[in-house]
Amino acid sequence: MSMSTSTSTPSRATRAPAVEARGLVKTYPGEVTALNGMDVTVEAGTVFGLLGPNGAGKSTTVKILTTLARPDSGSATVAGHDVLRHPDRVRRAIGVVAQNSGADPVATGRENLRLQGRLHGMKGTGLDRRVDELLERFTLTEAARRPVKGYSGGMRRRLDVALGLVHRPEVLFLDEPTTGLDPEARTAMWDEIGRLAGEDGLTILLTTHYLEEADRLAERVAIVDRGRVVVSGTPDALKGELRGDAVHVELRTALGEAGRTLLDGALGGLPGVHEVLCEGRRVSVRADDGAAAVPVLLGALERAGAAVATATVARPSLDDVYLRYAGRRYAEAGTGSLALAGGAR
Ligand SMILES: Nc1ncnc2c1ncn2[C@@H]1O[C@H](COP(=O)(O)OP(=O)(O)OP(=O)(O)O)[C@@H](O)[C@H]1O
Repeated sequence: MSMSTSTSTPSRATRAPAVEARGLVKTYPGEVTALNGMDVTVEAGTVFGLLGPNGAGKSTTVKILTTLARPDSGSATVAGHDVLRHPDRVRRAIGVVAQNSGADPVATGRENLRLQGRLHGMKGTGLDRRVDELLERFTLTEAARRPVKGYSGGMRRRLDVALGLVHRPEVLFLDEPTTGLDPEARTAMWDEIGRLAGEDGLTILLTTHYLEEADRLAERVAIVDRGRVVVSGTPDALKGELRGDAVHVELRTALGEAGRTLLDGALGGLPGVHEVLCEGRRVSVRADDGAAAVPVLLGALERAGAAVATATVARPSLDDVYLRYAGRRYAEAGTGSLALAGGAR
C-alpha cells in the first residue's frame, strides 16, 4: 500500500468544516431570545443556506460567526479559528456582505474597492490587479469611475459582494444577498454566487428568507425557526422525505372543531393519503398520487360539510418541509414577504 505524499488542497471529505457552531444562545435585553441552541456545520468549499422567516435568528447567527456579537453561551469556529478566542484571525479569513450596503455612496466603485483592500493591508500593483479583476468579474468596469450613489440596486449589491472578496477570504458570509432586488438582478446575483462557489472553491454561508433562493443555491440548508435549527439537509433530501405530492385545499370558511373531527374521520382511512394538516381555511394533504387524490379528497370534504374554494397539486417544496417541521406555513411565520416564483423544483 503506498502512502500519498500529495500536498494539494485536501478533498472536501477530509477538510475540517469551514464553520462549526454548537449550542449558540443569545438573549437581547427585554428577554428576547434570538438564539436558543443554534447548531451549524458548513463543509469547506460548499454553499450553505440558513433559511428562516424574519426574526428567526439568522442575522444574529451571522453576527456571532463574524465576531460582531458574542453569544451568551455556546461555541463556534470559522476557518478553524475560535470566534471568541481569536476574533482577529477569524476576521482575516472571512468576507462579510451585510444586509445594508457598506459602500461609501460618494466614492466611486473603484475607490470603494481600493479602500477596502487597503484596510486589509493590500497595496501597490497587487491591489490594482485585484480591483480590476473584481470590477471585471462583477461587470462594474464601465461604472468603476462613477460615484456609487448613481448605481442601480443590482450594481450596488454586486459591488457589496466584490468588497467582501477583495482580500480573498476563505469563507464568505452573505446576509440576505438578494433582498430588495428585482427578479432580473436577483437571477444575475444567483448566477454569480453559484460561479463563486463552483470556480473559486470558496465556502459560502448565506442567509435568506426566500425558499427558492436556498433551493437553488445551497447544497445544504438548515431551516431555522425561533432561534434554532428545526431540520437540515440537502434541499432534495428534505423534499424527498416528504413522500408523494402535496395537495393544498383552500376552504371558503375555516372548519370548526366538529368539522375537523368529521374531516379526520373522512380522510384518515383514504388509501394513499397521509399527513393531513388543517390550519384555518387551509387543508394540506400528502398523497401518493396527488391528481388521483383530489376527487376523493373533495368528496370527503363535502361529506364533512366543508365548501372548497380551490385545490392545487404540487411536488413537495421547501415550504412543505417547513410546514412539517415548524408546524405552520412559512409565510405565516414571518412577514410573508416571500418569493416563491418558479414554485417547487
Ligand atoms: N439588537 C437587538 N436588540 C434586541 N432584539 C434584537 C436585536 N437584534 C435582533 N433582535 C431580535 O432577535 C430576534 C432574532 O433576530 P435576527 O435579526 O437574528 O433574525 P433574522 O432571522 O435575521 O431576521 P431578519 O430576516 O428580519 O433579519 C428577533 O426577535 C429580533 O427582533
